[in-house]
Amino acid sequence: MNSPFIQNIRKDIDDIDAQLLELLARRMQHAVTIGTYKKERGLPVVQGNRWEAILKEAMGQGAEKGLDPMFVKSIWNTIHDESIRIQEKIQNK
Ligand SMILES: C=C(O[C@@H]1C=C(C(=O)O)C=C[C@H]1O)C(=O)O
Repeated sequence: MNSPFIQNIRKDIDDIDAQLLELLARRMQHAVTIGTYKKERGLPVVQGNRWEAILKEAMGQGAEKGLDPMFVKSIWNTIHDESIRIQEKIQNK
């Protein structure tokens, strides 16, 4: 299980995971910024139309890259849930 072949692939997987974490952290920083903006102006956290457009786009783009749309939907909904959780925490401060 420790052949150079597998080691190589695992190195790439580790790099990809690090990039995913970096991007998720960046995305959630935007949730903090936009959540603060919304709180200051009394705007609702959840924006259904915007979210539906993001999800549709991601599922379509994912399918073009060979990803199962249900897999993409599940990940994106988890990301949205966290974005909402962060913004609601700001609302309730
Ligand atoms: C970030 C926003 O707030 C919510 C979270 C979204 C997201 O994480 O992509 C999108 C729409 C909203 O439901 C926004 O309004 O753009």
